[in-house]
Amino acid sequence: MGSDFPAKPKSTILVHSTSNMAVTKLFLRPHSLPLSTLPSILLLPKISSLPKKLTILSLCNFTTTTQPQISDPNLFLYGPSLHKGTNPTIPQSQLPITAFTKPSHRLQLQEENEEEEEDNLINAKNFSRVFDIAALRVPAKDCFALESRLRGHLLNWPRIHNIARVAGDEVEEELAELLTNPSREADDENALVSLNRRMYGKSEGDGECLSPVLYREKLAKTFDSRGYVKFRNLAKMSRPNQRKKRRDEEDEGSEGGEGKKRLRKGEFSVLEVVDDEEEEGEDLKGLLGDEFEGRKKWRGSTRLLLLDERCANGSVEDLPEAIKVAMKENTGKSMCPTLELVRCKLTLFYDYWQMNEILEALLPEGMIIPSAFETVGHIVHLNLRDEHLPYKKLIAKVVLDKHKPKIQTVVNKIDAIDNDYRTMQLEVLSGNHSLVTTVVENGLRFQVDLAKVYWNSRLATERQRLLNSFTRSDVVCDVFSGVGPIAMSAARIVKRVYANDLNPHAIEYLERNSVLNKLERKIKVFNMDGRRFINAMFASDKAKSITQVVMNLPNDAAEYLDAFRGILVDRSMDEEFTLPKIHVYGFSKAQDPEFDFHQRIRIALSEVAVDVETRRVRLVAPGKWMLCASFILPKSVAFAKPTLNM
Ligand SMILES: C[S@@+](CC[C@H](N)C(=O)[O-])C[C@H]1O[C@@H](n2cnc3c(N)ncnc32)[C@H](O)[C@@H]1O
Repeated sequence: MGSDFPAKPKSTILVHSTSNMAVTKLFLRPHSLPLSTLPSILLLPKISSLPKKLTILSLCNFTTTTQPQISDPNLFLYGPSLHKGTNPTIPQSQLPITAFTKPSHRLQLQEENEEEEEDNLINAKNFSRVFDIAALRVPAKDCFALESRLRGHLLNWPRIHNIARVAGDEVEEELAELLTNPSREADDENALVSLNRRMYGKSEGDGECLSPVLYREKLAKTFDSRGYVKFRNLAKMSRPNQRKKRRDEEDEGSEGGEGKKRLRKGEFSVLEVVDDEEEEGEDLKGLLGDEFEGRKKWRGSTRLLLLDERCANGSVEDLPEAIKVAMKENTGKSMCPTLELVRCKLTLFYDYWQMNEILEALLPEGMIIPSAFETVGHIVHLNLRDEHLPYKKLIAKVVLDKHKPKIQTVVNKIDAIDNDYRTMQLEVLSGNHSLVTTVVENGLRFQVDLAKVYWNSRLATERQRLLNSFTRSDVVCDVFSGVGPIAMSAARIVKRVYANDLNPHAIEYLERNSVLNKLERKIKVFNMDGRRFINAMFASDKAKSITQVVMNLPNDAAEYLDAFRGILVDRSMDEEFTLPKIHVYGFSKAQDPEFDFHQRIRIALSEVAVDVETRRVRLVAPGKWMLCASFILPKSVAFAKPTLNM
């Protein structure tokens, strides 16, 4: 079992240097969680190696009150896990397509090489696991009733439906009736065989397949002579339904032989029935007594009810009482028992496993599994720790595989944001290299280029909160607007918005976004320094109308408040003025962040008596708060002698 596990690359990393980049290639070694290290209570004995009665008892205890005490939850062995099952050697063609997706077109040779290397980073085959499962084959019409009756005994694995279908489980009603009706066919075994052959399109003598037309004609003749009038669905029967046709085609195309099928995109599991009819017949005989001997198999449309994994290797006698009772009841009623215990193989592929399961198997033991990341449109933005950097491409590939198709690109932040435009230094680790994406927030669409402009989806709630305080009569000045998440959302509510940003790219996107959202008539856009913008706005005839000012540049916005000193000094004190409400954002690492931020505001305004409402927005780093302070611009500040020379 151990050798089935994918890589723990700790001791086996080779770094190949290509012309201008280093590629980390990971070689697989057995997973470092051998079963021998598990507490013996968790190692369920192979059922076949124990007396059957004893097995059932010990397994029952396991599920009820006496759950084993496990210090490490990873060691709990119930449910699907990469630490369980067997790794089949399966043909490449049957592997999920998504694990080997090749880009449709490539721009440059270098990019081509990178992508190939990216594709080869993970060998999806190592993540296939085959599990032995027992199932009840039940009549299709009864499957839902039986499912709810036996619920506690069915397979309860994430994303695996416990009512399963396999090829050939659909039989036309009329044919089923004919096949199972003892008064018509029971005595005539040959007739049954013959009919069966025709049902599957075989001619009488040579076993050759008939063409669909011949097959239909032959059936028509047969049923004509035997009461065609009763056969209402002949037309439908002669044209197999689309779903069945597709299934049959898949079966034909498969390389794995009968019963196996080629996986379609998005499929992450395959169920196959393992034939053991004789053995099962013997089992039923043991359970139901000698009467069972000689009974015929029930034929008709069926479904499989997947049984709890603890029933996997047992015989009928070992099944939980509820299942045995259902089987007994059913056998008592007719000569043909309709419930049948079958053995199955359930294969789970790379696409089945969760991101953290794959990463846990791939990364060195004890390493924190990166799980939190931010999404901006089609881009996942990681913030990897130093210890993750040697595995950054591998981590990114798993993140991409697990979030496709919504996510197309995975990037990592290289440096702290420390430039004027607050843009991030990003490294594309996986997927396509386009950093231009579209984000939908509060029902608005924003195009952004993460390489050139600032965007932070985490502020969506805060932006919404701020907007809730705006009304239809407001006129808003957004001093540091970026691509316009506040300005545009405000424009939907308020009378007018004046939006400004120093970054010309941000302004370009803001203009584009306002057109995209049909808000261009409500927003006027400026591209200048924040202080100059404040000055220009309040020096103009717009000054009187402005009711709200938003200053979202948390690093330094408080210091820009000095621009408000003396902003109305040229106006007469007697003029009617509604002074604007200012919302300014800032960071603080102080013990009392509110007090600290309030102090900064007072200093910038050179005014002590400022009545400020301060709120904590979010913790951006341990001990570092982002805050929002809101206050009405004091008259004493607006009409003060200006300290700035603009
Ligand atoms: C933290 S971002 C906020 C953007 C936007 N409010 C948002 O929520 O996405 C700050 C913005 O201020 C802009 N900026 C930085 N310095 C500036 C300045 N001196 N004057 C005007 N804008 C500036 C940056 O380009 C950036 O877009």
